[in-house]
Amino acid sequence: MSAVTLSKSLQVALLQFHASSDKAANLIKVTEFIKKAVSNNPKPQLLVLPECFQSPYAVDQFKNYAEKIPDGETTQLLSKLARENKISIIGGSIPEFDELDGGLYNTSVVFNSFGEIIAKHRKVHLFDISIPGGITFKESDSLRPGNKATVFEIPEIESKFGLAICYDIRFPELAMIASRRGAGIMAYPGAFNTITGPKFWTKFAVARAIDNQNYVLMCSPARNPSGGYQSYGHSMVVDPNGNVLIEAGHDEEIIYCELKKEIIEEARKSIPISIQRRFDIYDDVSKDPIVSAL
Ligand SMILES: NC(=O)CC(=O)C(=O)O
Repeated sequence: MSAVTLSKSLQVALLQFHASSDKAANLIKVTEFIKKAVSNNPKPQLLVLPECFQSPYAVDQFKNYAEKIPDGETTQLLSKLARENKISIIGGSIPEFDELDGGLYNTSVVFNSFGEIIAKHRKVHLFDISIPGGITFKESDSLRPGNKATVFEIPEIESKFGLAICYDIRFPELAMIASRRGAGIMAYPGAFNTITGPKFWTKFAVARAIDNQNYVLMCSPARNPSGGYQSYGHSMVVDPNGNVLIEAGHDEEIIYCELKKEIIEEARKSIPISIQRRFDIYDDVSKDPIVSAL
């Protein structure tokens, strides 16, 4: 396992706001939220945006808001805002149109403080669920899944991250891959809803934090009573021991937090699960067949 890469201390801000059906207004809103976040004292070094911050979270709408990356206006705007404000940004997610394969993806783009794209994650696990009396959602009706785990480093802030989107958090493998490649922080732009959020959001954030002893950043859209899909909100930062350090409500809000390298090191040193793993016993678990899904 590689040593954790995290600067001694890192200031982050999670920007919780909701999108409307007006894309131009959504881009104005993200600009305003970023300006507000960077004026905080202390100034954050990294901003995290929510899943689907420039479009409604609706499978029949994604195509109307989809953009090419990096040429699309949202990616160009975030690049400019990162450069002008000298700040790294994990850009939530937007519907991406890939002109090579004609597919749509739910994609997060990461910018360094020079406005350069340094990573891109396409949601790997699509949100296809049906809870009787609750919610039915089928992202695969319009989206295609990504096909890789995403781990990246931002040299200016000396930190390595894993990145995944929303439903991806239910699959622990992506976070484990990131952690074993030296990431000390796992970021999840995510839009759980008012059915699954209260049941699962905090539990998954805590689980992914303690099973890899890393920080977890969860950035949700705010709830929008006049919108369709009702996001849970409750953006939060969880530390490597599973403590929720800060949590938003469900309205628009920015939360700030300091992450400390020593907390990760202490957690991993005192309970060294990462080096106690028995891959000799379960290294082929992914090849085991599922006997029955029911
Ligand atoms: N929206 C998602 O991708 C996931 C979600 O809401 C859930 O897992 O619950």
